[in-house]
Amino acid sequence: MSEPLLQVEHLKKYYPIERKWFGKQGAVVKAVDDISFSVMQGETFGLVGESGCGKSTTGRALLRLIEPTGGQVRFDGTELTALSAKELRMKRRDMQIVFQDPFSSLDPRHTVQRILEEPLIVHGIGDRQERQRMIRELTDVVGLAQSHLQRYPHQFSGGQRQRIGIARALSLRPKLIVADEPVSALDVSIQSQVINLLQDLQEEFGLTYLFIAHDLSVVKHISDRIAVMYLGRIIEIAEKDKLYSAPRHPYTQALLSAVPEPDPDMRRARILLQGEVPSPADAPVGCAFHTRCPKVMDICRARRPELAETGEGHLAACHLYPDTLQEDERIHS
Ligand SMILES: Nc1ncnc2c1ncn2[C@@H]1O[C@H](COP(=O)(O)OP(=O)(O)OP(=O)(O)O)[C@@H](O)[C@H]1O
Repeated sequence: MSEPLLQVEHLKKYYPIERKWFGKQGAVVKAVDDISFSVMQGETFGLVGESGCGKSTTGRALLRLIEPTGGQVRFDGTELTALSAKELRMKRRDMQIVFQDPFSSLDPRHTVQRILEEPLIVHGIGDRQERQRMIRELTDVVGLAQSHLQRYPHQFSGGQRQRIGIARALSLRPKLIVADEPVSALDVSIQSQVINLLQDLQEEFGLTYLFIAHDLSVVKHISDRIAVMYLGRIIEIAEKDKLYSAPRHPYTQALLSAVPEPDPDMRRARILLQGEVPSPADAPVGCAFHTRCPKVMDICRARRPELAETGEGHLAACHLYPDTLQEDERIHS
């Protein structure tokens, strides 16, 4: 784990809001609002936050499955945002996505055989015989039986369907997999099986993961580093152990307090956040979290804190840590 495989800089995705009678012209939903992070080769980078904070949009925009509004994405030495559609198609081999709901992402009219063969055909890989061999190998590595190949998606359980989704993502031997809530739709008993499978595959194929989840307990096991998102922005990034043992941002502290902890000595007092997440179409001025923050200060209502180092490799966007103020702001505060 040394070089970044993926570098995301100032990524933005804004959606225009349709103007109603007296609506503000030019109003936008800031689904992803200027976020930056890197994912190292071989790393699992967790991206966590409540529903609607922009996790899926981030995953899709960086792969250019949707077009970003702004920012740069450098993947394996190539600037993705500068590629033509054709160049992007070629690059897609190296970066795949696994979706939350494998049922809606697998064509119900096709057998597993066809689902797994399609990406190979699209990318002109092997002849028919060679593709058959590759598909047999793929079914083995994800723990499906050869007899499953002639069946249709609806004939499988949720966990098995996710194995098919993972096999499809793996078929092109990608370097990066964006796993967008890959276990959220599964029973808890099945979740750990799928997470273990992803870990085994990472080791076997040297994969790098961007692992998206809405709660911190799911990413705890699998991630090396974790970024926490709130209202379209990253508010904290740290190595997993640091994030769990010494969370900096009051929002991360609240999320962590909701994670069930079997060890009574490690249990945290539950921090209940007041109010709802504001709309990304009308984010509060200053720190977007100030309307719900139990530690809110005057400055939080006026100035937005930048994501800055609060310790080695531990970044937080919070005025509790003075380094997050700009140089000139510090002088006057
Ligand atoms: N096509 C779209 N048009 C307008 N707004 C959108 C569109 N897609 C997403 N949004 C809005 O952008 C915000 C971020 O959505 P996104 O799906 O990325 O969040 P998320 O964190 O992945 O949530 P979830 O876990 O519920 O999928 C939400 O407010 C959502 O309503």
